[in-house]
Amino acid sequence: MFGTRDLGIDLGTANTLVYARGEGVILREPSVVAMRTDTGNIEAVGRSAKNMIGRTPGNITAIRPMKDGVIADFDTTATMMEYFIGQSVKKRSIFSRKPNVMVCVPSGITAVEKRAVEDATKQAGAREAYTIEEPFAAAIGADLPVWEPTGSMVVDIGGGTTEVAIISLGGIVTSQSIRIAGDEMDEAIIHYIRKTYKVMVGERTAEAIKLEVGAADAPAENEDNDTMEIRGRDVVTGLPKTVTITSEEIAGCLKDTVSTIIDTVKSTLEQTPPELAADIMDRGILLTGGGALLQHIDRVLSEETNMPVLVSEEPLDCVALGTGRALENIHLFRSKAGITSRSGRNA
Ligand SMILES: Nc1ncnc2c1ncn2[C@@H]1O[C@H](COP(=O)(O)OP(=O)(O)OP(=O)(O)O)[C@@H](O)[C@H]1O
Repeated sequence: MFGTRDLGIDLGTANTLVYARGEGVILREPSVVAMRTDTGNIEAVGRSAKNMIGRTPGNITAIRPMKDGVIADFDTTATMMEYFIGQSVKKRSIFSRKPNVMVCVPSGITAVEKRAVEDATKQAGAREAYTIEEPFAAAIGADLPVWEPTGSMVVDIGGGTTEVAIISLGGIVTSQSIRIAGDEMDEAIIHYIRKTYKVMVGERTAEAIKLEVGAADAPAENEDNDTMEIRGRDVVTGLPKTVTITSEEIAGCLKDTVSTIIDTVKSTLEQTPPELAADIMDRGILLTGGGALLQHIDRVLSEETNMPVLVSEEPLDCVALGTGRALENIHLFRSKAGITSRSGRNA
């Protein structure tokens, strides 16, 4: 029933990754579509569309169709997925069948939101659409012992959502999903630079600042306070202006977002049965998602929870890897961890 072209998709707010059965992660593209406003035609999808954000002429708009981990624009999401599936499926034969596709969804998603993902997946060309909860996929991707009677804790900080989950015996024991993650950090940076320097920067620049000098905590005495020169538009004169910002400043402006994430981890730990909490104390909390790469996030989380914190090996690939592995072992997963399917034939 399952063939070599079946795909696992991490349909993220910031990035979409595709895992092909037997091959691993074969596509990593930003979840962005550039469209002509007059004709509705697609101009670009993925990386080339992301490069257009904030730089489009009046008749082209660059859209991020996913927001806060869920579909904000159904048709554009389906078009984007169709493009990515088309890129991923090897056209070995014109008679070959459509792929089965497993897509990960945030654990806090509503039934309506989940249904939209399944429908978009089928509209994009899937034979059968499955969904798997994101933190469970992340745990599989990070090789955590998800089937054992032992507690594993995953904190997945993405673009739109942060997912915190405790997993044991093939299921999610307790989880929390908040719609606060990398995008909020970018917004906080935009806000800070406008307020402090009276300079406007776009979301792409804000993200670049976060990647280069962003940190969850101010540098310690023995660490460098990195600096970065940034260009934006002076809100008073309207002219381009260059300012230099430091890692310490960015750590300050990311404080609220980081605190919200830490509070969510703490409150999930409070809801964790004591035996599982003891397991997590021994083995530590696993950080995944692009936000896990924020400098010092592991240190701050560890200090605040008194738990060991580890960053997964490939934080950006972890969910896609787990989604693909779940699809390869669908017989093990069928009734577990909120995996549901909708057959294209019943649609
Ligand atoms: N080195 C880094 N430091 C800080 N943040 C980073 C770094 N690299 C990537 N990110 C951020 O990680 C986020 C993307 O992560 P990821 O691809 O895991 O999210 P996603 O799966 O698309 O989103 P979601 O899971 O919310 O739907 C973006 O906000 C990006 O700016």
